[in-house]
Amino acid sequence: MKVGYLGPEGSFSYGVAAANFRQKDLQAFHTIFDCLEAVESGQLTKAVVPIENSYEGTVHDTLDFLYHQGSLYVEKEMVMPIHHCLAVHPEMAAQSTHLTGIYSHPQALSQTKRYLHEHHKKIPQTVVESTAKSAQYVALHGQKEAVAAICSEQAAELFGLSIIAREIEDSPDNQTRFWVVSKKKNLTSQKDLKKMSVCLTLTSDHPGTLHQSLAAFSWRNINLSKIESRPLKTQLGFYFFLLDIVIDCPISLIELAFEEIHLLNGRIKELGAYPIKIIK
Ligand SMILES: O=C(O)C(=O)C[C@]1(C(=O)O)C=C[C@@H](O)C=C1
Repeated sequence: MKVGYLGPEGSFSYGVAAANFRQKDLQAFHTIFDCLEAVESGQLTKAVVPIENSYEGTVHDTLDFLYHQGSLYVEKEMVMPIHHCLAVHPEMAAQSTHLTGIYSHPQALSQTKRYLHEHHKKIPQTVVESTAKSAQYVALHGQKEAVAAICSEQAAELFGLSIIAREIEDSPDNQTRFWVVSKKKNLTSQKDLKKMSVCLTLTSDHPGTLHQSLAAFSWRNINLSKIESRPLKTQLGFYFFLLDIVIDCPISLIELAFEEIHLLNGRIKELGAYPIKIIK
């Protein structure tokens, strides 16, 4: 088995992958897209990818791939607390009040926006592929340039950096949902499945179309825990909707709602039904 994740080692995605799979099965990729494409092409059995952060919302690279390119299924969700630190090269630790640049993944820069505004307002920020990549960059270049990385404490340790600030995330309850995706539909028994995610596309646009589709869930007493629109990437004003459905009824009832939506000319793309694991 081969399981892909957004690398290098020390990324949050790596932390989740390592908590679920054997070290020898893990393979690092440069981007979420590369990771998902490798599952799609059969080069990987599975991938562990972030899907949503509690503070910054949906990870669009993941959702867009699964809707537009993928024929992949979600087989498991994992929720992990995300704590960021600010780390520098050990030889720069004494000069850390004179930083010339801060590197990180866009999600991490966004999750620490307020902290950066208050403490490092004028320091230029540079986006890199992952938080661990920023730690790797600082380890390689941080001796000459007074640059810092926003990454996990584990990544800082792994790359031999000195931590100059801990838990710098703006929200104390910062958490990210990760999905394990594969080409196979989940075979887990229904009693373990907690949620189902689907993408809804409306093929006609008249007053009440979305309302009628959502009514297919509400009159069956099926609870939705999330609805979000994303551009269809065709023209301005055209969207698909991500729906997260709580599985507290037989799946056959949810499938009846899908049938009703089809009769209303709505299209449902199933992303999968999955159990949820909370990582402490
Ligand atoms: O950069 C990493 O370490 C990742 O695993 C990516 C990622 C993300 O895309 O959301 C994962 C968790 C955190 O929310 C920040 C970054």
